[in-house]
Amino acid sequence: MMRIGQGFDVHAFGDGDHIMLGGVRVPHSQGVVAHSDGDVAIHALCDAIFGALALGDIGRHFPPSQERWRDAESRIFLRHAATLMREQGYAIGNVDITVICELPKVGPHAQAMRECIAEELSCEVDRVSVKATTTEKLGFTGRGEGIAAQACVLLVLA
Ligand SMILES: Nc1ccn([C@@H]2O[C@H](COP(=O)(O)O)[C@@H](O)[C@H]2O)c(=O)n1
Ligand SMILES: C[C@@]1(CO)OP(=O)(O)OP(=O)(O)OC[C@H]1O
Repeated sequence: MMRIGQGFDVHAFGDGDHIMLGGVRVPHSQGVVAHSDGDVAIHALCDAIFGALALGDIGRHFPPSQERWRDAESRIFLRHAATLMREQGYAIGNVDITVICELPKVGPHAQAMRECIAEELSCEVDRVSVKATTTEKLGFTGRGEGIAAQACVLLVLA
């Protein structure tokens, strides 16, 4: 049997000089406003995995009300999602992530993001896709107010 999941996340830009994307530090003229490190790609992917397993969402597993997750590295959220996936007898079929922002340019960092995500999921890099798009200057991403990501995952029996 296979299970499919999708996730979506948004964070506003704020003070700072970099953002975390797919576990990779990406230089930018701003940071993001978040309880954790605000990695939208990983948050969307965690929600996709939790969704595929019907285990709720990232806020249920890592409540923003808990101080222990302040400034947390989102990689640890993904590591936990992968552990739950394995406990239920599943492995990654494939992952497809789209990051939505005008800037920063994601393309130059996509390979490093794929490698980081594959490492946390214990899967081959060619099972992980990272893409990016602008919204042609439209909407909150178009105005440079924030960044969004969506993720799809297919889980297969291990
Ligand atoms: N933050 C981004 C946005 C886009 N890209 C790359 O540019 C291509 C064209 O984007 P459009 O929104 O104009 O279609 C897109 O396919 C990505 O390859 C990017 O790297 N980072
Ligand atoms: C990741 C968590 C951790 O407390 O907080 P944020 O970094 O604010 O990110 P969000 O995408 O709002 O997900 C909710 C939380 O689980």
